Amino acid sequence: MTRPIIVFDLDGTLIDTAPDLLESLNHSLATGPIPAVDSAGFKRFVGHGGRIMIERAYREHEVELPLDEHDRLFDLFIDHYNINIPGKSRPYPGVVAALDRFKEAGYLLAVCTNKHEVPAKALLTALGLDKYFAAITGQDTFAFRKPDPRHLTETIALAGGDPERAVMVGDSQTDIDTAKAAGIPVVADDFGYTDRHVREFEPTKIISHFDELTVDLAEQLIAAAHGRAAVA
Ligand SMILES: O=C(O)COP(=O)(O)O
Ligand SMILES: [Mg+2]
Repeated sequence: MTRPIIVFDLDGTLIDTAPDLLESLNHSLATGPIPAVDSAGFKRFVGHGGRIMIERAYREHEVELPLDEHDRLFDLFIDHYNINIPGKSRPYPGVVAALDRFKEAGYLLAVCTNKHEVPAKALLTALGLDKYFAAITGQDTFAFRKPDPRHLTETIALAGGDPERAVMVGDSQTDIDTAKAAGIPVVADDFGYTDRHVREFEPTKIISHFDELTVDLAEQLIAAAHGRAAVA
């Protein structure tokens, strides 16, 4: 039988990247007319990658953003971000132990992020975590990205997993909508990047620490999603 798989979002789920994303965003915005973004603004703008973060900041100030200017700002953002990897970004408490437990239990592990694939892989490599994952996909890996459910299902396929034996873990409405559209149970962490509480998006389960993400929980969620009793 195919091994079960657990798929993680990256920013705000496995890794606390906010200080670096915010610094790179403000490095870029400082060259244009709108003011710097604070951490509350960051939580409103993040979730769909750097380009959308810049676009949302401009929209909030009702300042027009022509395509060439958008390109220029994004290049500044991404260059600054890439050069500084891993910066201050670190895994959340309990992440490494959780990855070890799922690996030991025979799970495949994967990452499905709306970061671009290159910085996502570079960040995980810099933190020594890339070795855990059978697939790491970003917003530019396929022709679609979260919340399109195919970003998740194609990540599972790339990792050699089965969507019927899969769980997603994420921090945002984007992740929850993606997993639901794919018919995959979704665990939401409540310490990530969203300006509304994750409970409003009705994930299958909410955790406040990675210690709560047990193999038993994943088994139960997979079994419940497909109308079977969990094997004890
Ligand atoms: O960088 C973003 O905007 C979102 O990244 P994530 O999908 O890993 O949360
Ligand atoms: Mg996230």
